[in-house]
Amino acid sequence: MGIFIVLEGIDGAGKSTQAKLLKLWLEERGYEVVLTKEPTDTPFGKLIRKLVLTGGREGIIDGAKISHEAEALLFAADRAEHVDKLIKPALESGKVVISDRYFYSSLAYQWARGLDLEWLIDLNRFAIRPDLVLLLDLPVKESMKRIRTRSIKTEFDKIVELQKKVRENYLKLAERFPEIKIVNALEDVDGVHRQIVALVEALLEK
Ligand SMILES: Nc1ncnc2c1ncn2[C@@H]1O[C@H](COP(=O)(O)OP(=O)(O)OP(=O)(O)O)[C@@H](O)[C@H]1O
Ligand SMILES: Cc1cn([C@H]2C[C@H](O)[C@@H](COP(=O)(O)O)O2)c(=O)[nH]c1=O
Repeated sequence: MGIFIVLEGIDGAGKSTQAKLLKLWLEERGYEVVLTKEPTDTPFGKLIRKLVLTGGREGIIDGAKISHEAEALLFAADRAEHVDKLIKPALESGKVVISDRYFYSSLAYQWARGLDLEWLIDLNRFAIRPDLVLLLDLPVKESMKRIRTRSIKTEFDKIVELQKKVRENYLKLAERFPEIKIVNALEDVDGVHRQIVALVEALLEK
């Protein structure tokens, strides 16, 4: 069996930057790595971008065209395909899978939207548990500085409020799911990478 690593965190925490660096680091050490993300690029992922993440980041505040329950079900459907078609086969062939977001995103974000956490956990019970979840944690103010240009001004306050709830939720989830390890994402890119490498080395030595 391969190794399954997930990166999580609020928008703009640095997940995709670190996912790419981790992939290179592992490849230099001879591992075969599949880098993937959620929402995926499959038809379900495209549907999510059309119905949920409408109009870019600002769309997920008020612009969702469907209920939050339907939204959670779509993310779960996308994930079911992701697990079945990509994650499981890659792990079975001994590869390292790095996923930029996974079911913890549904727990943190859809819970922040007012859905019941236990319902969300049940809905995602099919999703195989990763070996390691790297939670890139940083204050919302800092993440907003990093991605400020992406959102329109009128939605900015609402986005900040949502992201604050999401950050709190992630930290609560870290107390419940032992595979979640907190990384201080306030450090510069190299500093964050070094923290991640230390956690991955500990996993590889197990
Ligand atoms: N440690 C860091 N310090 C400062 N800037 C950073 C750091 N890491 C990433 N960035 C910059 O912050 C921005 C967001 O980074 P990135 O796209 O990796 O985040 P993300 O968590 O994948 O975002 P999203 O969830 O919104 O897709 C990019 O412009 C990136 O270059
Ligand atoms: C998987 C997943 C994602 N989301 C949210 C989180 C982000 O705001 C967007 C995805 O944007 P990215 O730039 O591609 O990271 O979708 C969510 O609410 N629930 C989920 O399960």
